[in-house]
Amino acid sequence: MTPAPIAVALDAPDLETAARWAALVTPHVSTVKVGLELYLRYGPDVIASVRGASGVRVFLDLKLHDIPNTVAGAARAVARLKPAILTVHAAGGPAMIRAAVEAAPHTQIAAVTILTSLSEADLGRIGIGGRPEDAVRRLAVLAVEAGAGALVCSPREVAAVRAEVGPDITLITPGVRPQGADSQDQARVATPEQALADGADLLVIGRPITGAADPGAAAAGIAAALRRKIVTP
Ligand SMILES: O=c1ccn([C@@H]2O[C@H](COP(=O)(O)O)[C@@H](O)[C@H]2O)c(=O)[nH]1
Repeated sequence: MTPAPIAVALDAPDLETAARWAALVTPHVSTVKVGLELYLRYGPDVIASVRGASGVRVFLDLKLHDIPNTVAGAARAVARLKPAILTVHAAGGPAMIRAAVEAAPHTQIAAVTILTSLSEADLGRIGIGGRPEDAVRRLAVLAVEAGAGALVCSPREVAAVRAEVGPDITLITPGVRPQGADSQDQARVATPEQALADGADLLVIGRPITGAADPGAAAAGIAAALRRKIVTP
C-alpha cells in the first residue's frame, strides 16, 4: 500500500525513542520529520538513525532564519545529509530564501509562512495586523517568487494559498489534529481529512501519533482515514 502523505514529527527527547517511532510509523507514512530538539541534541547523526533500514524520506525542519550568507552556509552544511525537505522562515526575505535554494539544489526548500501556533491576537501583538490568511498569502507569494518549491502554512489557509500559488508548489501543513484531539499549543488547526481536501500535499502530525500508546497503530489509523477520504470524497 502507498504510504500516506504524512510527515510524522519525531519530537523525541532521545535518539532511541525517535528511531523507534520512525521504525513504527514508516510502513504507513511517506516521511519523518526531524526538528530542532533532536538536531540540536544529536547533530547530523540523527538523520541516519531515523532513516534506518527503510530509507524513508527525511524532512529537516530547522526553520533557518538569518542573513542570506549565513543561511546559505547552513543550507550547504546540511544538504550533504540529503534531506528531502529543509525549512527556512519566509520572513527572512527573498534574498535569504533564494540563498537557501541555491545552496541546496537537491533539497526542496520549504518556506514557513506564519507559525501554526500563532493566533490572530498573537500576530497583532507582534505587529502583523489583520487576518492570518492575508499575511500567509503575502509571504507565500514572496517565497515562491524567491524560488521556494514548497510552503508551510496552517490547514486553515491551505485552500487560499493553493489558489494563490497554483498546483506546482508543495503545500505542507502542520497544525493537524484528528477530530476531537487536543490542539495543545497549536492555534490554527484542522483535521487531516479537511487539510487534504483543501489542497495540502503533506500533513505534518506529531503528538497525536507519537503520544499514542501505539504510534504505529495511530499512524495506520490516520492513513486509513485519509485513504477512505480519497476514495469516497
Ligand atoms: O508552523 C509550523 C511549522 C512547523 N511546525 C512543526 O510541526 C510539528 C507539529 O507537531 P504536533 O505535535 O503535531 O503539534 C512540530 O515539530 C513543529 O515544530 C509547526 O507545528 N508549525
